[in-house]
Amino acid sequence: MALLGQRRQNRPAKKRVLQSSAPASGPVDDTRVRVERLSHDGRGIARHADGKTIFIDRVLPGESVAVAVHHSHRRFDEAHPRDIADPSSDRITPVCPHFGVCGGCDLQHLAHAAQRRHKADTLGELFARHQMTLPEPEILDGDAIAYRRRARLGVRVDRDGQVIMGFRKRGTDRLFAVSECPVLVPSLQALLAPMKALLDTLDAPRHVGHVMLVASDDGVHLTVRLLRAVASDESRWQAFASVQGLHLEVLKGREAPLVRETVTGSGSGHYLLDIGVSEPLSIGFENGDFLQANAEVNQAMVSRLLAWCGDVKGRTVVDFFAGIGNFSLPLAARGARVIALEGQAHMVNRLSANAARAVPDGNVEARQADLSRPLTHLPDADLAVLDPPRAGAEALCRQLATDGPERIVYISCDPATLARDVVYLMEGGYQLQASAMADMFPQTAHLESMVLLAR
Ligand SMILES: C[S@@+](CC[C@H](N)C(=O)[O-])C[C@H]1O[C@@H](n2cnc3c(N)ncnc32)[C@H](O)[C@@H]1O
Repeated sequence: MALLGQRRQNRPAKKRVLQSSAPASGPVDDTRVRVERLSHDGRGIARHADGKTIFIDRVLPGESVAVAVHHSHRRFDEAHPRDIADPSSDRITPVCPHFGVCGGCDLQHLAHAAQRRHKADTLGELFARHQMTLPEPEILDGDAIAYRRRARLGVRVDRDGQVIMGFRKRGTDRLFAVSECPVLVPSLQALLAPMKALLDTLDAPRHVGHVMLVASDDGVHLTVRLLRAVASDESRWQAFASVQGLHLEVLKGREAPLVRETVTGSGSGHYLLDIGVSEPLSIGFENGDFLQANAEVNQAMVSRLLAWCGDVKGRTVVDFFAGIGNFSLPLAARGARVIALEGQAHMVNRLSANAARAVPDGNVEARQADLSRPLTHLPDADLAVLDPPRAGAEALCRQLATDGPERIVYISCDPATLARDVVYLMEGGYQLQASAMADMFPQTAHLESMVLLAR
């Protein structure tokens, strides 16, 4: 019998598996159930003998599972697996010792190729539910582990005075101590142990709220949130940043506005995008700006966008939800006139500064706009690019359905809201031309997707 939670990557698990990483917290249901399929959030779906649906963590289709129900609802139960017979041939041993406890990853027990298949199928199914046929998605892929370039770790001191630095436990807002995180890029993984050792030496670790790490093309940026400034500890952070070669910022205070201080290095960073011309494009960011979490897959999305858009020279593109210009600037560098709309003033300013520096001949106009409501004036354009947050872009898509340009590229981090919004666009006369599934968050059920629509 094999125990999950031990480190061995990409090896099929042995015959019978005891799920020990999350203790059963509910009444034990001794009847075995057969897992029918995976839900969109990565849980196994099975049925009790009376037909009631059960969602089960960390199981795979075809597996026969004894379950412990931890939450019972009127129409479905939620359960942990107690014992798995006939493990799926797609089952592998999770790469992280925290799998099952950590709220971050939910698919580490599934081979990466099968994760991608599941996500591409999920995308197609969500469209099929709305009677739409999605063109076969192209898979945009990168490394299965060591891909994540940003992380925020909470810090607290427990009742025994022990410092906990970590992520939230699955399904709770409680922190657990993270000793390693294999999905982080190596430069961030390497900082976890020394950062914890530093926290253990501080005079007042309880005044540290969290730490943020971002790995970019100019090194690692560390931001420390200090609820109260303690001079001796600030010196320790500074010495730590110097030894580790980090850019360090501190954010001080309990309530907004927080005081931001650059302690060592630069308060702003940049990442590079290859846009198919000789020089890569440099996109500047600061702490608090939105940054796509996976550099490799982000590059693949930018390249896919440019390929779908074709020759944009002299064309007008509206980039909705533009952030700091991740899509606006490559399009501008290819000769488009870009109108970039974004809700956060600090990112609008950053986008303008990025455009002035990186695309000096470009024609980029960045404006602040609240895109959760219909715009009083939809800019005239040849092409629209949308990359909304998880809530999607319902109001905007209703408006684009009647007054939108010839082509639209919709990039989404929630396929359910994407499918909902595409219904409006198709009712307005658009047709699906191409799709892509971008595996931005391997080892999790989250997926990024892109669709190209044309009138
Ligand atoms: C998924 S991010 C994409 C940013 C950018 N396209 C990129 O690739 O880095 C979504 C962006 O939408 C912005 N946003 C969220 N809600 C908004 C709203 N109601 N109106 C305008 N922008 C909004 C966020 O600030 C964020 O920059």
